[in-house]
Amino acid sequence: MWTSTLARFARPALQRSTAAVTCQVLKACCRSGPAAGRLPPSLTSVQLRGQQSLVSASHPASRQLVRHARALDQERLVEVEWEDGGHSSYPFTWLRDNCQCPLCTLQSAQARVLLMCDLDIHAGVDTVEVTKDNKVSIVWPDQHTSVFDPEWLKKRCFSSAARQSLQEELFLNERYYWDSTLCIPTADFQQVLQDDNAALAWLLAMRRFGVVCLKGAPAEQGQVARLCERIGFLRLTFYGHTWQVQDKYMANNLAYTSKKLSVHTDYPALNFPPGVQFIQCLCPAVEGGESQLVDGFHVTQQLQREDPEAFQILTSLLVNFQDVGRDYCDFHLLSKHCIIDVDRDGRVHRINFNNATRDSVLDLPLHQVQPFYRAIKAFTDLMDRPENVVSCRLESGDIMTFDNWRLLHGRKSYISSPDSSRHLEGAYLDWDVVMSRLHVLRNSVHKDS
Ligand SMILES: C[N+](C)(C)CCCC(=O)O
Ligand SMILES: O=C(O)CCC(=O)C(=O)O
Ligand SMILES: [Fe+2]
Ligand SMILES: [Zn+2]
Repeated sequence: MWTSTLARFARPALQRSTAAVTCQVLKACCRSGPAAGRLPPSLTSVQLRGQQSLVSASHPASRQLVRHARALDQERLVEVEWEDGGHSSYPFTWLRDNCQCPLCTLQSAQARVLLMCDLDIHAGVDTVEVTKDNKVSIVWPDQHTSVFDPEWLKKRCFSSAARQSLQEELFLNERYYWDSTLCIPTADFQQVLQDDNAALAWLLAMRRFGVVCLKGAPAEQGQVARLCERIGFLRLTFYGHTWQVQDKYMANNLAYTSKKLSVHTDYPALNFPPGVQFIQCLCPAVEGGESQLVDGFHVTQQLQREDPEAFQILTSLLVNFQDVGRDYCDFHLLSKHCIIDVDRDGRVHRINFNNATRDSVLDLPLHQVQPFYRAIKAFTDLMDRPENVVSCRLESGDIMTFDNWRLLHGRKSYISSPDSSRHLEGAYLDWDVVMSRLHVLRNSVHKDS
């Protein structure tokens, strides 16, 4: 299952030449345990090849040469013929709107100065020519001149293939789905902090696989905050800047007990749940407390196939969540989510599910209540299937970094003991901040290469 799904996503990538960036940094760590022997022999290398391709998926723009450019006045398009024989067409209006000259663009902010009220969306062009330094120059009827760089234009080509590949390069929405045979990718904590290549590889793998385990961090408080600073800044919530997972007296959250946590995403009680979670093991339990991880996107894909009615219910009915208590300050949160959020193309975008904070307030007509429970059960049964669950025991210092919109995580109950009490420290980030760092790193790594 895992290999076939991987192959579907990795096809073009596996053929590309590899960037050295990833392989040195990410080690596939094969978990031990009863299922380890069932790992396909090639899994580790397949996975690593996949990871290498992640970086080469976004190589810097190569030099483009324009052979010819002309205006098609009827169609109101400028047609560019490239040296390799290909063509691209650009609408007059788009070209005028995106003039890069200092009057139209504030270069220091890469922001548009030109106002909509000053944009004539019916303007024609006077002349189009290729300059001596191979740029496309357009003179507009009011004699304003725009000069476009060929690489800049090529990247913004309107063909469906070009748009698709640019959108993937920008948003990295392709994911490698996995099941219990996943070897959780690992990276070295110190390297990620010090080396931009290592940090980039880490973030790319977190995006594609949903999880990376960082090894080698000191097992002391403050490390997840350092890691957040490496990216930008953490997401403050009612549980504080960072939060301590321990068995607490009068716990304000089920996580702060020694009880079992069924697999969940964190914080659906927020209407905008945190995109990324870091959780470090400072002291493992003497007995119990093992972690479970499930690829929510893989499981929802299975649900859609095996139980389309349950999928339909979970992608359409709104469920209330609540969280009441006191921590960083007192709080009383209320939210509503579909347990499975899909985007406008029907692709799963986010899972919102924590059974502990699902509200007893259920805003459904009577006849939908039982079908709703049947659907949740179908979903949780699938997630609990051994072939979908990766189990691991966090060691002292380990930091799990994962996509909280995609992965579900849980833990077994554990025995609290007074002399050595289990202690984890966690922090949240928003995907916007993580993706921003990823783009900055990608640009700086490419500049140096
Ligand atoms: C770990 N903690 C307490 C910050 C959040 C637990 C997740 C949740 O309540 O949804
Ligand atoms: O205790 C654990 O291993 C996980 C805790 C957790 O899921 C949480 O704090 O939200
Ligand atoms: Fe959690
Ligand atoms: Zn201009």
